[in-house]
Amino acid sequence: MLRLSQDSLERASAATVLPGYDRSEVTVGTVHFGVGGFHRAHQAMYLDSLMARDPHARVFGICGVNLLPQDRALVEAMNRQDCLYTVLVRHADGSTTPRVIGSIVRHIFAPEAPEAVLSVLEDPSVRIVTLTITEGGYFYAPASDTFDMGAPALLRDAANPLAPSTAFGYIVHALNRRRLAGVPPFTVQSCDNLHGNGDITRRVVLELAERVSPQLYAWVHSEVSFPGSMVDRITPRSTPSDRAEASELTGLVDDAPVSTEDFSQWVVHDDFTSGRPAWQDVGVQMVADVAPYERMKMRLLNVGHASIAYAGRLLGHEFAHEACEDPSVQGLLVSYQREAALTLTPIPGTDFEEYSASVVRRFRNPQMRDSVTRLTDQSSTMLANYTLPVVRDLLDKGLEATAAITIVACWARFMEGRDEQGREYDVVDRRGDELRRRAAHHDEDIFALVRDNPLFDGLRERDSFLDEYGSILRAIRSEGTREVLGTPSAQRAASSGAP
Ligand SMILES: NC(=O)c1ccc[n+]([C@@H]2O[C@H](COP(=O)([O-])OP(=O)(O)OC[C@H]3O[C@@H](n4cnc5c(N)ncnc54)[C@H](O)[C@@H]3O)[C@@H](O)[C@H]2O)c1
Ligand SMILES: O=P(O)(O)OC[C@@H](O)[C@@H](O)[C@H](O)[C@H](O)CO
Repeated sequence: MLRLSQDSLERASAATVLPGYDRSEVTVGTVHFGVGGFHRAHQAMYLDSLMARDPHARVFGICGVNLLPQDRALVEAMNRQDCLYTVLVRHADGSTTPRVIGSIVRHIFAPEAPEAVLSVLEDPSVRIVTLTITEGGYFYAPASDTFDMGAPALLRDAANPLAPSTAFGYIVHALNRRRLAGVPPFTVQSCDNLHGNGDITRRVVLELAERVSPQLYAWVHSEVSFPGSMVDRITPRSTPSDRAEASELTGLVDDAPVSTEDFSQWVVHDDFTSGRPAWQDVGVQMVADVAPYERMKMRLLNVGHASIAYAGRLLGHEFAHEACEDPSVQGLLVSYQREAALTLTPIPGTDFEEYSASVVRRFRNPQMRDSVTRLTDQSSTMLANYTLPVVRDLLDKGLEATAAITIVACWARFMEGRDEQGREYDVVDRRGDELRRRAAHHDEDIFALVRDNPLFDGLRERDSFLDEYGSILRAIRSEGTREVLGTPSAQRAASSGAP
């Protein structure tokens, strides 16, 4: 079978949706850091659609940049295929559409070619730099709203203009080169799931710029825009069976396919001082304030994922849709969504109840085969960024927080590293060793994970949190997760003592 490439595209099966434009006309105008599954299923797909209908969009072709050693294989696979890849769009009716995306035209593995990355970023034709480097990539601590500017990678990058290692090192030194050369800056847009992603990106770039020079700081402060965005499209990790399926459906070997749902949403703050593609023509919502959309999505969907992930893992479910079909787990999800909806800012034309129901439907799509482990990996970052802020907000507002606290208690039990059948699993988390050590003391201290833990700043001193957390976690450990998820909170509170 032929490999997917520019030359073999004409041999793709009739069922394959192909780029609807001449790729030789596409030039680089966007640099994206952290090309993974999501970027390729979301932003690159929107651009692919736009390029097909609007020749002006073809100057915004994407140059992908990956920074981490584990990304080498993907970059090599993409380059073997002229940066083409298949998106397998999973419809709820059970069918799958294979679509080849052509909007990425160059892909660089940065550790081997830092100068190449800097020279693309310096090129005046690059007008937008986008990021999906995961929430952990921002050196950001939400509880204290601060950045770890003492992180060795950032300290190194501040002093190393020729070979940075972080996305922010590249961005700051490239902006400096542009400033010194009299070239206007590019816009920097985060597409990661972080509440206030634009502002967080602006702050970390400014902090690093300040360490490079006061002149750079002043220039970035006055000239560079950092639009925030709410991004949404559930994109599971690719598996060998996706590769086999992509090849079967397209008739071409593809080592880098992406599997995703047919739903997609992108809400973007319209603040691009250096120009942008006409995103609005392909369904992107360009708005003046993304915060209410971000909050809705993170609180109802991402924390919703957390609600099914930890409980699902404890109950032995492998995939998100299986966990979501489990009535007790779905009960937790729905109760949680009702609590969280009360913390949201109204969005004209959006009904949070309908939105919540659509999230449940999306989670239940059996075609997606989204692994529970994708949702539990790096759970301490998710907890800090998404879940604990909801708990704090509910308690601050005097609202019921039982379901939200139940998610936190399920997470604490999950950290013990063993499901309810006694099967052990790996906890993949940058703070995993410390958190597992703490969770190992739950027998003698039900607050072992919370006590003196900065992750729980603003909660670990509050009786309203501790009483409920302690009683739910005790019950999960003694009676079992399913039993607790099926027990009305008032009953449980009455039968438990304070810590
Ligand atoms: N997968 C989804 O359903 C989805 C949906 C919406 C938003 N997102 C956002 O996109 C991010 C990436 O998701 P994905 O599915 O593409 O994951 P992925 O694992 O396929 O890709 C993540 C990319 O980020 C890079 N990365 C990770 N840590 C980094 C760091 N510290 N510095 C620089 N690069 C780093 C990886 O090397 C990889 O290139 C998520 O963390 C989330 O914020 C994902
Ligand atoms: O990617 P994370 O770790 O921020 O969160 C896990 C999932 O909730 C997330 O990837 C969703 O699938 C996505 O946000 C849907 O748009």
